Parts: sequence; C-alpha cells; structure tokens
Amino acid sequence: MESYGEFLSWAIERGVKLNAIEPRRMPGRGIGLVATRAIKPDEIILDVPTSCIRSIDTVHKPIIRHLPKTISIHGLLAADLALDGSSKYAIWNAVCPTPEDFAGMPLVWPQELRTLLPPAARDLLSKQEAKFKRDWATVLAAYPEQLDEERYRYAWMLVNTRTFYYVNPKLKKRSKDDHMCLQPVADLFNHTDEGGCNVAFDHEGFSIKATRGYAQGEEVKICYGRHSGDFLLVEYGFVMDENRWDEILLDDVLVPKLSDRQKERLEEVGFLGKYILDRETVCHRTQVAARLLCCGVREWKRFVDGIDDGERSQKNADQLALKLLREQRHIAEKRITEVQLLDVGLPQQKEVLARRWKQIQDLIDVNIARLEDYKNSS
Ligand SMILES: C[S@@+](CC[C@H](N)C(=O)[O-])C[C@H]1O[C@@H](n2cnc3c(N)ncnc32)[C@H](O)[C@@H]1O
Repeated sequence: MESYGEFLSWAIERGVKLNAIEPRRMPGRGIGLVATRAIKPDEIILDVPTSCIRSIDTVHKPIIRHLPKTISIHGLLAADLALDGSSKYAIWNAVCPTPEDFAGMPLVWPQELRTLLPPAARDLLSKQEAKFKRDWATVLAAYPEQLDEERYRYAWMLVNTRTFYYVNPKLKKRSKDDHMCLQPVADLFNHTDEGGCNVAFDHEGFSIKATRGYAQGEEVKICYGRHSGDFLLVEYGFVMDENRWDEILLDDVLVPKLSDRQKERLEEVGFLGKYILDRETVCHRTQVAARLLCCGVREWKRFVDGIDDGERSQKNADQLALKLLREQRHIAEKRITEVQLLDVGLPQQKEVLARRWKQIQDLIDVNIARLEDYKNSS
C-alpha cells in the first residue's frame, strides 16, 4: 500500500479533519477514500476549512492582474496551477493524477477515436473543447513564453475533474459555471451514482457527512451528480459498471426516418431532436416523434396538444421504438468492432470507449426486453 502520510500530515496541520477514512489506491479508480472502521449514517467523516481550499481568493495576484476579468474561473484556476512555481502546494500536487493518468479523457484522444464516441459524448466533447480553447487562447495571449498548451491542458483537466461547487461573495456575481474551488483530501472521493455522502459548505469550510453506514475497508464515495455515462466519460474520463442515471441519444436512428416536412412539424412544436432513452423508458420527445411516423397528422397533433393520451397509438409507437432500439444496438455492436480494429489510440483509451458502447448495448437490451414483455402481455 502506498503511503500518503506526508500529504495527510500536511492537510491535518492546515486544519483538515479526517474521521474514519484514509486514502488508498483503488484498482481502476486511481486513489479513493476507504473506511478505516465501521462508519454510522450521519457521521461527519471530513472537514476542510476554507483556509485550505484553492479558489479565486488564492490565485496569485499578479496572475489575476495579468489576465482579463472575462476569463472563466476554470481557466483562471488552471492558469494558477500551471504557472505555480512555488512549493506551497507541492505536497498536495504530489498526490494528484499525472498527465498520463488523464489518458482516459477524450479531450486528449486522437481524432480517429473521438469520431467513434457516442453522439451525446461527441456533443459534450465539442463543447468542452470550445471552453478549453477559449481559456487557452486567453492565457496564451497573456503568457506567450511561460506556458505550452500541453501543460495548460493538464492543469485545466485537473480543475475539470477535481473541483467542488463553491460560492462566496466574490463568485456570487459570476455565472453558476464559475462557482468552484479545489479542496485537499475531499478531491480524493470517487463517484457513485447512489449518494452515500452529503457535501455541504459555509463560510468556515466544507463538511462531508456519511448518509449511510459503511463497513470497515469499504470505499466511501460521493455523487458528482446524476450524470449519464457519456457525461462521466467526457468530463471525468471513466465508465461505471452500473449507472442508474445513464441515458443515450436515439437521434442517429430516429432523425433519418423523418421527412423534411415531418422535421419542420417537429421543429414548430419544439420536439425536433434530443430523443433520449434511459434505463426505464423512451422520453416524451421520442414518443412525439414516433407518433408522427406512425399516426395521421391530426391524431399526432392531438397527442402533442395533450387532448389524446396516445393509448390508441401506443402499440405502433412501441413497435417503432423496438425497431429503433435494434438499429441502435447494431450501431453499438459495429462501433465496438471498429474500436477494436483501430490501430491508433492507447489500449486503455480503446478499452474505455468499447466499455461505453457495451454499456449502451446493455441499456438498449433492458429496454428491448421490457418492450417485448409488454408486447407479449398485451
Ligand atoms: C475527484 S477525482 C477522485 C480521486 C481520483 N481517483 C484520484 O486518484 O485522485 C475524480 C477522478 O477519479 C476517477 N474516478 C472517480 N470516480 C470513479 C469511478 N466510480 N470509477 C472509476 N474512476 C473514477 C476519475 O479518473 C475521475 O476523473
């Protein structure tokens, strides 16, 4: 087992209080925090005082002065991390992931792999990349000599994957996306879809409370949010085995079935695109689009307006949904083979991408089984 002694002493000296948890390397998840004894529900397991967090208040003043006020807090914190030549945070930095540990982040993948991402992940990645490019352009203009893109991207990914929601009077004036800070030790909690801990903060600091019991040796996790698999892959670089909040986009199989006129009709009522399948059902938007494909326009209109509950057309809509799901499953199967045959990208990058498609296949299978059961029972 690795020793995190120096880091823990450093954190404790600065007022961090750990109760019944300690860091440990977790296979496939980097470092995590593990219960050193049985933990009861409602026990406070970690306190991190405001004096130890890295936020807008701790960014070096010359950096604040040198960068335009319009830069995002994400971009600013990343600049502070990347330009920091002091030893102030060296002990904390030493337990942070290395640039190689970020190989799972699609932001660093070769183009050939990125094009094989599921559509929702591709959309998220292009938004993330636009954000990164904006921040990098701003920082490069201010520090053309001191930084290169790779070093800045590494710092930017540290901020992306390790910040907590945080707001103080200075941040209050900014958009919600800028409400963030880094905190030591708490940034070692891995993600679970099921809650498990409550994270709260006030002007004194952060407090993390167990919301259920943990056995000794069990990993204690927090929920980063109700995120889909595509979101977790793009924003954090990992795929979970089970994720109750997972969902996928069906646009690639549904939109091509619509004529131009049908697309216009859907656009007019605000239902074109973003057709989502989660673990339990297809979304209402999908129901609307499916009905346009299998009902007359008048009946469809009544369904859109809520005058018709759609009961009469449900069987046909389900039939169409089954067809779409089988097509989507076929795409997932094809993508897995394409990923495996690709001769670019690191093995771990290909593995994580193939796992995401496998997860998508499993989600589709659950829904196909449900729709078939329903068909057979009605
Ligand atoms: C806030 S950090 C958590 C601590 C991190 N494991 C470390 O080694 O420093 C977030 C990162 O941890 C990893 N991670 C978090 N939850 C995970 C999970 N459930 N499965 C796999 N990796 C996870 C991902 O690499 C993610 O970007």
